[in-house]
Amino acid sequence: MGAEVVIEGLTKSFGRQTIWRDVTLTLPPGEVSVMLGPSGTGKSVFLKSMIGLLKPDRGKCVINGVDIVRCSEHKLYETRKLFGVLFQDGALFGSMNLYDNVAFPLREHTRKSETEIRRIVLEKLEMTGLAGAEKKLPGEISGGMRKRAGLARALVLDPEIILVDEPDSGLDPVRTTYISQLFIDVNAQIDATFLIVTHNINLARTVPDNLGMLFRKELVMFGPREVLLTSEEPVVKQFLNGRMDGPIGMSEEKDTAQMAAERAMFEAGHHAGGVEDVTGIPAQMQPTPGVPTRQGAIRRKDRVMKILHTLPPAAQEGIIESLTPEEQRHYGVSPRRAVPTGSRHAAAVTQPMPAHHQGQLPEDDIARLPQSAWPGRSESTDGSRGPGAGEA
Ligand SMILES: Nc1ncnc2c1ncn2[C@@H]1O[C@H](COP(=O)(O)OP(=O)(O)OP(=O)(O)O)[C@@H](O)[C@H]1O
Repeated sequence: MGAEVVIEGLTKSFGRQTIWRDVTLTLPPGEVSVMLGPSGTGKSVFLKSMIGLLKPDRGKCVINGVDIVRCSEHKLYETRKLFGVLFQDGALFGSMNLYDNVAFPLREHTRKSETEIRRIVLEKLEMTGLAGAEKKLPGEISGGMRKRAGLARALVLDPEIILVDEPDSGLDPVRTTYISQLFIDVNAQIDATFLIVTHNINLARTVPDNLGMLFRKELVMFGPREVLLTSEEPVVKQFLNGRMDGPIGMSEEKDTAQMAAERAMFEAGHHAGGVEDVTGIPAQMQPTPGVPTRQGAIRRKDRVMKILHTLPPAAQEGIIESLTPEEQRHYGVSPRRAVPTGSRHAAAVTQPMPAHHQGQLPEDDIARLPQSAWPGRSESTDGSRGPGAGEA
């Protein structure tokens, strides 16, 4: 099973420029999470901070009991071995063929024989759909193949956590869907924890178990996908619909006057971009037939059902509707009805749970936009308060 990553109060600045502050979230083991955010909000800086390539100013990032913000160089080196990273362009060595590129980490970091290396490299190339391409140079293959080769290389040291930086950059929508399918299939095969940063709305809507968003130097939300996909938060709605109408502007943030002027323009009929209002929760991508069932998805069901009563009503409804009738019976829930107070699950969540375990966070740690109440933050149907974002 992949490693859990517990991030608490993480803050990163370059000189006087704060990139983001007080980011708190948990990546549940073996689940796929996506971090969204407008350009320049520090998504890549976030990934680099997670593997210790950049040093945050404050906060913790704990993996298998090691806080990589504060640990020794030796521990950091050891903990980094848990990560596989897929950079935007695959970061392949241009003068090496795919075989040698994928073999590189094994030759650098292990004492495996060339026979053993060959077995692993061919297995990972096969896994990523590149069997037969081992002699090609990176310059001779398409962008999609380069990304798959980058993923094959990220897999050779059996990572527990896979970080992916903008997998859709430079790819057409069809190739983006293929690489998304590959992430789901690889996740099903090795049960690693995935964090993908992207702007791609399709990927965000259909791939992850959990979705988060960075904006205005804060983590706006992080939680089960259903929370963001049903959110009324203007910045989240605007981003998921790719529209001009909303708080995100050309560079990053609009001021009130600009927002009001634009609102008037859109009300007068000016096209705000985007195709139509995309709302609701589309089905999540599943492993290709023949690939094992995702263990992370099975664990997620139990985890999310335990925090269900803390989520906003629309997210609760979406989660319940995604269950099969058998699962609904198992969890004692039915559609168009929130978690019954006093039910097995309502009871389960009132049990003391270790902080950050199962993605559970104290309500004060729930990430939200400053000065903005959560939509539906009023009493939820079971009488409990708060939507439980910040929890994954
Ligand atoms: N090493 C660095 N030194 C100083 N500033 C940096 C450094 N790395 C990144 N930044 C700044 O941090 C900010 C966030 O950059 P980052 O690349 O993480 O954004 P992003 O959300 O990944 O953007 P995009 O979606 O366009 O890739 C930018 O203003 C960038 O200039």
